Order: sequence, then C-alpha cells, then structure tokens
Amino acid sequence: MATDALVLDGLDSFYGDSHVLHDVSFSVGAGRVLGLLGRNGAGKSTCIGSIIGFVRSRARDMRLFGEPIAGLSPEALSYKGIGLVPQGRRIFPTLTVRENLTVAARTSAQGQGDGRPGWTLRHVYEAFPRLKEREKQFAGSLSGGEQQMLAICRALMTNPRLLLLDEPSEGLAPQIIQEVARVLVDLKRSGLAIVLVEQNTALATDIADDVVILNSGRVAHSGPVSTIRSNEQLLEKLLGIY
Ligand SMILES: Nc1ncnc2c1ncn2[C@@H]1O[C@H](COP(=O)(O)OP(=O)(O)OP(=O)(O)O)[C@@H](O)[C@H]1O
Repeated sequence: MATDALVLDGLDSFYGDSHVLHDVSFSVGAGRVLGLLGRNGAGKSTCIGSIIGFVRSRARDMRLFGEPIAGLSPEALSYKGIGLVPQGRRIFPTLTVRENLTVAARTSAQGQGDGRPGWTLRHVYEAFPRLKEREKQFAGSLSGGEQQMLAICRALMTNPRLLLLDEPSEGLAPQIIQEVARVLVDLKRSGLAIVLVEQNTALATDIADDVVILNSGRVAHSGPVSTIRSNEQLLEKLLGIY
C-alpha cells in the first residue's frame, strides 16, 4: 500500500492560553484530495497553520510520506515538500508576476523521484498563459482570480509533494471559482496530494476524495466524500447548509 502523503495524529494547537484544536487526527492519501470543512471558527486555518509550523502545537505523530515532521520549522517543512496557498493569497503586490514566481522557485527537494514533472517558470506559463501575458505587471494590479492563480503557481514553483490551500475560492466570482476548480482538478490528476480548506462545500465536495469536518476544534466527521454528499442532517448540523 502506498505511504500516506500526510498523517496527523493527535494534534493539539494553541494561541497563548487558548487551546483551539483538540486531538485532531486524519491522513491524506498519496495523490488524494482531502476537503477540510467546518463553520467559521471551527479551526480549519489553525489546522493548516499547525501543519506548516506557524501555530504552536503538539502532536502524537505527524508524518510527510512516512517521515516524521512534528516540530520542524516552516522553512524546513517547505524544503521537505509542503506547499502553502494561504488564506487571502498574500502575493507580493509590489513585485511583478514573474518576480512573485521566481522568488519561490525551487527544484524539488525530492528530485522528482515520484515521477511528476517539476514546475518551472516555463511550465507555469504554458499551463497558465494569462500569467505569461501579465508577467511584467505588478501582482497587486491583477484581478482577484488572477491573484489566486498566481498564489497557486507560486506554491507550485516550490515543487511541493503536498499542497495546502486555505479557502482558494474566497472573494471570487462564481465563474472564476470554476476556473480555480479546473486548476485544482488538473493538479489532482497530476498526482499531487492536496488539503483543501473551503467554506464553499459544493466546490470542496466536487474535488475532494475524502473529507474531514471540524467542529469547535475537534474532528466531527471524517470519511470518503460520499459519506456527506447525501447526508443532509450531517451537513445541516455541522456546516449549517440545507
Ligand atoms: N491569532 C489568533 N489568536 C487567538 N485566537 C485565534 C487566532 N486565530 C484564530 N483564533 C481562534 O481559533 C479558533 C479557530 O479559528 P480558525 O481561523 O482556525 O477557524 P476557521 O475554521 O479557519 O474559520 P474561518 O473559516 O472563519 O477562517 C477561533 O475560535 C478563532 O477565534
């Protein structure tokens, strides 16, 4: 059986004295997309921040493709192959599109041993011609959708083995959300493992293979995406929809 991309076992996270995540456990299979869902304040971003090492946390075990990663710095985790597309995109507005991409460029720390092609500027421009057209423009002058594409591509330039996306659809028009969805489906097809945090449950359930629903900092439900699709009671109780 293939080694999981990410195993999170017994994660507790804190902001000062405030204990926000309680015994959160889940795993992301290699090449699979995990939708991380929950109402506002459920703890999704804290979970992402804990995986990438931004939030003070402790875990019984945390592994990236079988290798223990608990306690590593964000820089070390990035080198090991975790890419982040943060909430609010956080592109560098006063750098050009090209500079935003090249500042992040790195060949895979793992030498592309998993058979996936490495992302380079040329590869990004081929896959996202709009970024090529805008390469000399300041990133701050792009539309919201273009900024989101840039944030995703900036993360891809680090050649991640696991991509964490925190609410990529936030603030985007429905048509642009469909574009983002197509990009995510392509990345999934390429074999990249993804954790997708979303308020947009329809988007997440369209793309994800598995879901975890957080409620007040605890895992309230986890399983294949089919376990929530027709479960209206669960969706209403945990996500406030239907
Ligand atoms: N920097 C912080 N300091 C203190 N408490 C925080 C901080 N960031 C988040 N929290 C608290 O942690 C809890 C989880 O927040 P988090 O942002 O992880 O939720 P979320 O599910 O991502 O919500 P949203 O969808 O609104 O982003 C909330 O109660 C929130 O108020």
